[in-house]
Amino acid sequence: MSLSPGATPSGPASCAPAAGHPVRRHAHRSLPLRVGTRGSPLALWQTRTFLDRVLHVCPVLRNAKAFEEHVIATSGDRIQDKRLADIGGKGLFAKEIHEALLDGRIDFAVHSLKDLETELPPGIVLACTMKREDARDAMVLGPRAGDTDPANPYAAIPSGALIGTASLRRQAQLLHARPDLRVEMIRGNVGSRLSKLESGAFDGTLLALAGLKRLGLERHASLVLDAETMVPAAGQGIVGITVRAADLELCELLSAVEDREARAVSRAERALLAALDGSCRTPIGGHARLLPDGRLHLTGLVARPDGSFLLKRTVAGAATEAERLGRELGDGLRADSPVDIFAG
Ligand SMILES: NCc1[nH]cc(CCC(=O)O)c1CC(=O)O
Repeated sequence: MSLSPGATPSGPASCAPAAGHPVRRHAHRSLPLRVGTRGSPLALWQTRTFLDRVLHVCPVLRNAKAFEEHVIATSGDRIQDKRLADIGGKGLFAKEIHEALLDGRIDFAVHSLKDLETELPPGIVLACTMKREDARDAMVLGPRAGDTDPANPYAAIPSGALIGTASLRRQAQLLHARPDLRVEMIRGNVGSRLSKLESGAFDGTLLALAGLKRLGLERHASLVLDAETMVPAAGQGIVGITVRAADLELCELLSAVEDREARAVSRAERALLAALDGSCRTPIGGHARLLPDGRLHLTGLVARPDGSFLLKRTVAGAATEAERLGRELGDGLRADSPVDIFAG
């Protein structure tokens, strides 16, 4: 089976490699292509949606059983009762998947970009970033919730309410705005968090709207917090695909699904995160968007977990300079924050 553009019977240009990539017309490989994924309902939804997109742009793959799903349990999935910050932070959702890729047990892998470390292991590259789903955070409130107020995003949260989240970024921003609230650790997948809320163990929880939407659970969102009120995590709402850097043929194929806007904003957000070089206990937010004039608008945030310090800044510049914008904003935020925030 050749995956090169010339082999596509109906001949759409959609399998064409990104500019600058060499076209290897005689490359052949056997199918199925093995895709690595985590096993949560959200991860499986993202993986299957990505495969559908690939089939859509690459009809040649529709003729065979093109893909084989390999569910890989990661350390992040196995350890459910601790904060990620306490067990080694990021990378824990990807470590075993990277190993499978480097060992050749899978050909590519589908990730939530926000769970992917900024510096990938040598030999692994981000082949493509899919179009971003809504990057905002949502608050899901239990039965004690008050009325919502457009002028005050947090008005519906009852005074002194207990909010469950495992994200220090969400905790810090929430406590900064509402020091009366109490925050407790809650992990687990989206479904199990919602049932804990229904059972009354918490008054509310914060989740990525993207996950709720993908799982058809958006109706549970009591409040959607705009990105200025609650700065999302770098990469939130974006699905990213990793491949072996040496697998040029697959890099080429997958680049057909690349969303340029998602790539530009994720470059800026991930460069910001890398420049801040926070420990996994540092609440950090990063959110970029493309303006209609083609410039890129980037907001970065650093805080203390208890919300007693919070620094948020926004810059704008050429989208072609996404990485530099991210790095400079990150360096500036770091320079103007207390040093102990970044200490291990
Ligand atoms: N850390 C878990 C995780 N990783 C990606 C998402 C949501 C989907 C996305 O951001 O694309 C979630 C759940 C959440 O934060 O509520």
